Amino acid sequence: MNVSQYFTLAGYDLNHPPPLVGLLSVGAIALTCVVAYRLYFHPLARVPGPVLAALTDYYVTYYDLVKDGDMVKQLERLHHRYGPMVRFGPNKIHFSDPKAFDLIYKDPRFPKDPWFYDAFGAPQSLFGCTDISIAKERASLLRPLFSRKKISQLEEVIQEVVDRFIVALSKQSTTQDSVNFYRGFASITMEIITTYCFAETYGIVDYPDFAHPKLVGFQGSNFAVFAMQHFPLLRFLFPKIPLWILKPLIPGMFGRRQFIQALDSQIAGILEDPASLDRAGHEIVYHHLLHTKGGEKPTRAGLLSNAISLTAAGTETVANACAVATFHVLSNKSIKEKLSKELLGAWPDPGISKSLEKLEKLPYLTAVIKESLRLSHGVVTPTPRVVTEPTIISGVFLPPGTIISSGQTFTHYNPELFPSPRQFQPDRWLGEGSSELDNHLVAFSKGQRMCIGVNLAWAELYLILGNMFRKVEMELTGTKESDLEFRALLTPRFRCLLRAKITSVRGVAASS
Ligand code: HEM
Repeated sequence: MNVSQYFTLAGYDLNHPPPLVGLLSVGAIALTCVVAYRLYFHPLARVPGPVLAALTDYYVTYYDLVKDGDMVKQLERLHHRYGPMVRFGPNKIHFSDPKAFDLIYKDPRFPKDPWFYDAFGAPQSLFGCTDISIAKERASLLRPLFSRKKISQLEEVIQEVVDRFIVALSKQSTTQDSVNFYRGFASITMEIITTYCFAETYGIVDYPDFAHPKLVGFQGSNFAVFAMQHFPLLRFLFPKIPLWILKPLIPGMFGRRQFIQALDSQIAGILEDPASLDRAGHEIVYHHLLHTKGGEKPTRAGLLSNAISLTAAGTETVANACAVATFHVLSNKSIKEKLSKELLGAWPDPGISKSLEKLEKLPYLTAVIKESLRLSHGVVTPTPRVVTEPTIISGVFLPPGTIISSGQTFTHYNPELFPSPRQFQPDRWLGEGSSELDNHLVAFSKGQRMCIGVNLAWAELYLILGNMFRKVEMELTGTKESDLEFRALLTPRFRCLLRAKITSVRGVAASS
């Protein structure tokens, strides 16, 4: 019996198929064609990787959302199985080889992938901009505020927040059995960013238990961004959902909105009366963003977009590096002793501030910071770039439209560059030839789209960690190395809190 006889017997008139059957048949044929194309005829068909990933981008959705930020771990498993180049989506290739990292991120022909970056809802900011020439223009406006020279001039702004952080730790040591350092570090880094960039101090560092609503709201939002990436319809629905529905679903939503409103009302005030900038107390981002020579005109939405993304980019990243440093220094006696000895020698009286310039000259503190940046990675989700013209990487032809990436964790965990890569070993940055390793510390990425806040971040790390390890004696309370396992939601989100008990604080006036 042939197929048409079968359908006739089953009661179907093939000359007049019911609409549903027709639709289903067309769907099935289209699906078969897509499957066959992606598996056998796609230009990337020969790149190794799981069949399911070659068929659908929902492979990544599953690991990002259902497995709760597990895609980086899954990429590790895939590279272990398939080698240094893996196809992990129909048109997505990930490379584990550190040489590919340089090729991808230093080459201006590979712009940021809009599918990934648009979900952050900040296309008018530098971070969210996917056009290379517009990004260059935006970066040139912001760069002067983040130069090494400007940071030295504004060092006091950072030091003042650090001093308040030490006082807050001292106060918490008398009221709490242990301090939540995960939120503590995010409090100080958020306060530094808002003070440095906008001359706005919200008292985040001084808030009880480091649980300021503006911070809590800001920290909880990356999962929602990833949901919007995978289901773009949510980008339109999300802003329309009333607050009373979102509030129980997204803890801290209210604080986040409050924070954004505070930034927005400052911007509205400055746009209405630009002369008010003279009263800011020090140079801030709006001195630069408002005074464009040609190019894009500043808008309220554009300024807000930059303000939000600067805060987001500068809060979690620096805080994570501080958390990694604190965990490893406190859990390793010999590292703690070496660091304490160096700080004590260079800084006999903790009651007098130590300048950034002097802290930068301390080799062991520098090595601790480098190792903390290496193991906190900066960004852990591989940041995607688009191939815009036919290209060959690692011997494989990549057609335009291919999405390429190489996660920072893959360079930082490379055992040939960093033997025993998962171990915290500051000494690896001190031996002969170790300066060559600097090239493989990619926490700030590389190329034109690398971190614009790199100098500010280094200054914060020296001042926060230098002051804290010189002035505060503490011990971990129950935090284990496995607690630093992370969910990859752009930045690493540690699965557990870092808690420590403070036993004494030096160099803080009793009345503070
Ligand atoms: C330890 C601290 C930090 C690390 C490890 C870090 C890391 C990174 C990385 C890896 C990128 C590239 C992301 C991508 O390719 O999409 C980036 C971009 C960026 N970072 Fe940072 N960052 C840090 C601190 C800061 C601070 C303090 C600021 C605030 C000024 C900042 C502002 C930015 C901005 C605006 C971008 C976007 C640049 C562009 O797209 O051209 N970051 N950062």
